[in-house]
Amino acid sequence: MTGSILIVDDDNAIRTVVVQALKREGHNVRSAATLAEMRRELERAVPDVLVTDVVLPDGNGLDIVEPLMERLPDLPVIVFSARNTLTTAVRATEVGAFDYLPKPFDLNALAQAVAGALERRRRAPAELPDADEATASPLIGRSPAMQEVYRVIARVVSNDLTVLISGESGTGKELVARAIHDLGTRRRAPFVALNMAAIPRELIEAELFGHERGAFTGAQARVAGKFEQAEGGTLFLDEIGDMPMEAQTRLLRVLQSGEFTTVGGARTIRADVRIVAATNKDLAQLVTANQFREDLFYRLNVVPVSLPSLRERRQDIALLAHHFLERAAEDGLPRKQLSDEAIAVLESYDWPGNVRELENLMRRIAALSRDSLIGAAELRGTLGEGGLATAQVRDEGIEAAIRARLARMAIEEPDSLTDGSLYDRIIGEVERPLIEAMLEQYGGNQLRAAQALGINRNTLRKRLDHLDIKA
Ligand SMILES: Nc1ncnc2c1ncn2[C@@H]1O[C@H](COP(=O)(O)OP(=O)(O)OP(=O)(O)O)[C@@H](O)[C@H]1O
Repeated sequence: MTGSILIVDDDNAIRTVVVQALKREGHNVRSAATLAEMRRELERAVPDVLVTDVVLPDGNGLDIVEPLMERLPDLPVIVFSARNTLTTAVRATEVGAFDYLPKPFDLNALAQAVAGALERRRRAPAELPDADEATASPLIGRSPAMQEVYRVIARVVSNDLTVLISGESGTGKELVARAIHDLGTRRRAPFVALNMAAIPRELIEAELFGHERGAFTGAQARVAGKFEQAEGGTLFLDEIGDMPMEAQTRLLRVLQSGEFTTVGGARTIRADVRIVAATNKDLAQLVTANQFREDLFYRLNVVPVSLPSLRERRQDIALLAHHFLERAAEDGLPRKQLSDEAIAVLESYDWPGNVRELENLMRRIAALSRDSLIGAAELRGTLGEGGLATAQVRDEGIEAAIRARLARMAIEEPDSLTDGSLYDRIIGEVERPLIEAMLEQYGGNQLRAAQALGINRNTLRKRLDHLDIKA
């Protein structure tokens, strides 16, 4: 299908290329370089599709789209922008744009968007949420992979379609689920999360659907489940791949009928809840292995969002690192900066724990580093390292190293300070650097190291074997 297209962009090169490409597709194309020119062209003749940039010399393209939509509700507008943030993508959708393309874009993607716009030319635009509260961008990243994520989010905030987010641990699945809720029409109602991997399997159904008094041993009162708590809002089902089969069957029934029954009760309750599910497993593979219901998979996978691992979007690492250092400073930790070499170290690391690992590292650095400019050597010493660092024990002494370790645990794994494992962990971590430091001090002489430590030489040998220290 071909039609008349108006292209607005102040960049001559882009405008020329886009005009040529769309003419090749058989469209009738006009162009404008400013808002004023766009208005003049629109007065002359209303096109079938308007394609506009956001930042124009005499104003913001989005500001004109909103009033335009009121006047010409059937005109599909495609917005493209180099301001590749979630906020721009969502705002473009909110003001009524038909599609949003982050710059730089592929000409095929534009041709496809134009074809889609022409096809849906006569459809009324969907009802959209207010623009006022949707300005903060919770997700950081400008890589093409993240822009694709923003596009999908922008498409689902104004409807109730079920979303399935997949991605490795720490890639931001919960953050995306929250963004969909916070930017969407249900944002004034609750966002309720349940992690299937974090609760005993036999309690999952009661957690989801609630239970009546006496439904099982220990059920002393009626308890509302997550479906009821999320009424009118969003229910985030994390690690959905770990959901037991029976709970899967019940969930499927809710998705089909919009109703559920509490555990141990005849009570049927209507569920007005949007479902966003997440998984770090390959759900399709679980379906093949008969561990996940195929029909439920299709019910959940209406809009798939695939989050890239951090090593697949290395160009975002510096941006994220600065963001986390800034956040740490806002939380009262000392303000730190990274040297160019330090950023290069971060960019070459593989980040098995993804954004969460980067966030933890930046907080640790902010809390513990003595310099305000972090260098590459310091980062290398900290990356991927879990326990007490030998170098730190040697440089600062055991007491300072233990205090630093405790501070780090308080930030990264606060439970470990109270779960009864502390003595064994810290002693285990201290023993290695302690023995290594003593051996180093006495030039590898085990007898003198053992004397300094005040232990028998045979005990030292056993510990060396146990800790696999080559002496
Ligand atoms: N794009 C991003 N911008 C800013 N912060 C992010 C981004 N992605 C993740 N984070 C931060 O990283 C941490 C981990 O994110 P989140 O909990 O959403 O990951 P997840 O994929 O749900 O992890 P898991 O599978 O382990 O539950 C959070 O503190 C989150 O705020």
